[in-house]
Amino acid sequence: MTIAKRCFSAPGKALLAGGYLVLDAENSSFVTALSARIYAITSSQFVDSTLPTITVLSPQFQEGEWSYTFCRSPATGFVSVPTLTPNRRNPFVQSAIATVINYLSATGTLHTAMPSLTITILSDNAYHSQPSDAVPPFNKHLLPIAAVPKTGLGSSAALTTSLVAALLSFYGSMDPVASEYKTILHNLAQLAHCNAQGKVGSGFDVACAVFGSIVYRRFQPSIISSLPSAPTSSDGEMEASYLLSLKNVIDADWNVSTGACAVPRRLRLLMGDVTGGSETPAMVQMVLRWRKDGGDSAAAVWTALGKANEKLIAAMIGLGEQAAEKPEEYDSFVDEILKVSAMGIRQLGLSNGGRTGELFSLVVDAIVEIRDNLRIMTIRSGAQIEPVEQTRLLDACSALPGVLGGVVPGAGGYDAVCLLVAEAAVDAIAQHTEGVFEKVKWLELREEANGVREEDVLEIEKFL
Ligand SMILES: Nc1ncnc2c1ncn2[C@@H]1O[C@H](COP(=O)(O)OP(=O)(O)O)[C@@H](O)[C@H]1O
Ligand SMILES: C[C@@](O)(CCOP(=O)(O)OP(=O)(O)O)CC(=O)O
Repeated sequence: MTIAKRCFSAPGKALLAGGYLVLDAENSSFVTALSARIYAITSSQFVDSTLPTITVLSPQFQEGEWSYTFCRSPATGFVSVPTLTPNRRNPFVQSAIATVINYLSATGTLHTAMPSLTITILSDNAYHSQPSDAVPPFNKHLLPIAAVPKTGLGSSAALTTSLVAALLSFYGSMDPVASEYKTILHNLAQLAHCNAQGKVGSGFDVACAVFGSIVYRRFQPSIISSLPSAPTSSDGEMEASYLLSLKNVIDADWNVSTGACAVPRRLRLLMGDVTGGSETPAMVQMVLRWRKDGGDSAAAVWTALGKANEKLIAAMIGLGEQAAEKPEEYDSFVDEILKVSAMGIRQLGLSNGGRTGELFSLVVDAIVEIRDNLRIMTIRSGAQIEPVEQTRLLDACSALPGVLGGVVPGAGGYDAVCLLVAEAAVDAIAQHTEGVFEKVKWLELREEANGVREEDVLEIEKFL
């Protein structure tokens, strides 16, 4: 019997506000989902086998094939997932499979007769550096995945989320993208992602892959760190206790905030790739050391940055409401901002009166305050969050008509810049290619607020 193919996809991310502060559960961050997605397509022939296999194919990369089998303890239900391709490692794939299968076993929803499954992964070109602009969709690389330079959109989070969704739908017979199952999907993807990374991060990238553009507040790290590691030798007591803890952790209320917050219509996120690259973990270490040792002055900057982040979030939510509720006022203001720079937009907003104008000037102010505080953190912590080269570029961008402002997304550094602009100003912005603009390449990416979703398999497979 052939089982119908299904395809699930999850988006990449840009953390516009909340870098570093989002590591504390009390702070809100604003993370936008991007149009770049990773797709997981399931296909299977039902063969009732005692030794089922899961094969994950990633045909865009050399050696992109990882196979696993299942060994299920009849006594406890614990499932180990030994690899059948021992010379290749993909910790995210292995962790997603082991986490989902054991959760389904722990909840009694894993069928005893398991069919083998093949999952094909496709990732949009924006996730990896491409040799030229004219490559076909889902371009193939001549190297293994780990050797292809990444662009920093959160490929592992999107991969893990789409895989977890595909596995839940296939082996758990649930609709993982239905709102009632999204929290389970989120918790499983966070756990699998943390285990594969070997650390508990803030989880903003996985939350965005699941829920899309959101205001994110994290879970307590102890939710994940308190879970014992999966047993590696067959010890019935440890297996039973692991499964019970796994079920309890996934079904618990993690108390994450994931309220929707998108870029309002007629505005656009413009992402610029800046040749360079930064090491997030090293920067996080420097910032957290400064925060810990920096006493009241560090705390004051941390608090001021948190307030500026909140201000941006509130203004973005407010603008979204204005765009829907006062469309005429909103549209006529957007027409005006096409002619002026960030500071001009601020002035216009204050003098023009009206709630829309006020909100636009708040957005400009908030971005200025965020950048001011990030620059202080840069100097005091020594981590190159907004280095001078990026300051010059962001200042030059903010002086162009139709630009509300720009930030270094996420941990900052030499990776990228992210501008908030009027949609109609994009072409004119891209005309600037000299001086500080020489180093920036504006990406085809845009914000797309959706998180994980099911796709039409035929639409995706036509590119294969
Ligand atoms: N298209 C893909 N196919 C298979 N594995 C992938 C794919 N994209 C990402 N991965 C997995 O995620 C890893 C990259 O994760 P990581 O270094 O954390 O980068 P990122 O910051 O983009 O998440 C890859 O080495 C691979 O294990
Ligand atoms: C510092 C952080 O708060 C944000 C880092 O954001 P990036 O978008 O820079 O992340 P990577 O893709 O992992 O490099 C760390 C965190 O929240 O985990």
